[in-house]
Amino acid sequence: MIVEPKTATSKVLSVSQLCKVYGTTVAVDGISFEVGRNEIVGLLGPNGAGKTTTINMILGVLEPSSGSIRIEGIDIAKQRTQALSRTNFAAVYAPLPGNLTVYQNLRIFGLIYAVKKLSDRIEALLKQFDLEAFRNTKCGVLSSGEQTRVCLAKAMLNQPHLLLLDEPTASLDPATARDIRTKIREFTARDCGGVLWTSHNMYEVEEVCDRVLFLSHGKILLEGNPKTLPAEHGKTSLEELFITIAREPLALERV
Ligand SMILES: Nc1ncnc2c1ncn2[C@@H]1O[C@H](COP(=O)(O)OP(=O)(O)OP(=O)(O)O)[C@@H](O)[C@H]1O
Repeated sequence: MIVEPKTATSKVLSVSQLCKVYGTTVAVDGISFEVGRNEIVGLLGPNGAGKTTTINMILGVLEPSSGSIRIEGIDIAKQRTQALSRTNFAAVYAPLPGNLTVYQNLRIFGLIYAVKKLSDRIEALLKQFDLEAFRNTKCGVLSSGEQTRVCLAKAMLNQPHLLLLDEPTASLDPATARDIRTKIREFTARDCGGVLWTSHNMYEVEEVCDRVLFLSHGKILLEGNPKTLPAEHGKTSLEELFITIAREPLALERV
């Protein structure tokens, strides 16, 4: 009997001793972490800490210098297509082609992902992300908030079990950002997926993430519940803790 990897592990993502080196720059320095089912994990850290490099390795866009990445137990170095078919991604710096309509974009990505019953899936996503009125609008003329909703709809097309979100609410107004957070929360509550979320907005991280990882100079310095972690390290807020780590990572060891 074939055991579906989905049922064989409670982790949607397992990263072990992951490294990425560029010449003399160690962008990611031996990090290990997991993302569980129905869990939202925040990947935090100052500019240049290694967040995007980590995400790009998990997406298979960058090859690790060493270490391993498993998605639902499947090693992406060995069974890349199978592992990545369970993953999707949204980021403000990766907008969809602006000369195609919302519908055309969803259709093309759906074909690339080989989504079954694609027309039905697109209709459901247009409804879920309040995009029905924009189905024939070119993505390039949509507002930032509308484009983010299309990017998220695209990211949900293949019903991913691992969703990577790189600053999904950057440049959104507070009401739209809250709406997006609610939709991501619904995704983790309803389906069997997990989310790796990067953001520089500590208020948002505290509200949405079940667990956070603090990266600094390519290493994980801290890990824990964003609501309790600041007090554990003598800080009053996640933002204060973030600033301490960004400015003076070694100071934490003295707390
Ligand atoms: N292609 C590359 N060649 C050389 N160095 C690189 C390359 N890509 C990233 N780096 C370096 O690796 C480090 C980590 O970069 P990365 O983009 O992962 O950081 P980040 O945490 O995502 O930062 P930000 O919050 O600014 O987006 C940085 O020092 C960066 O300069």
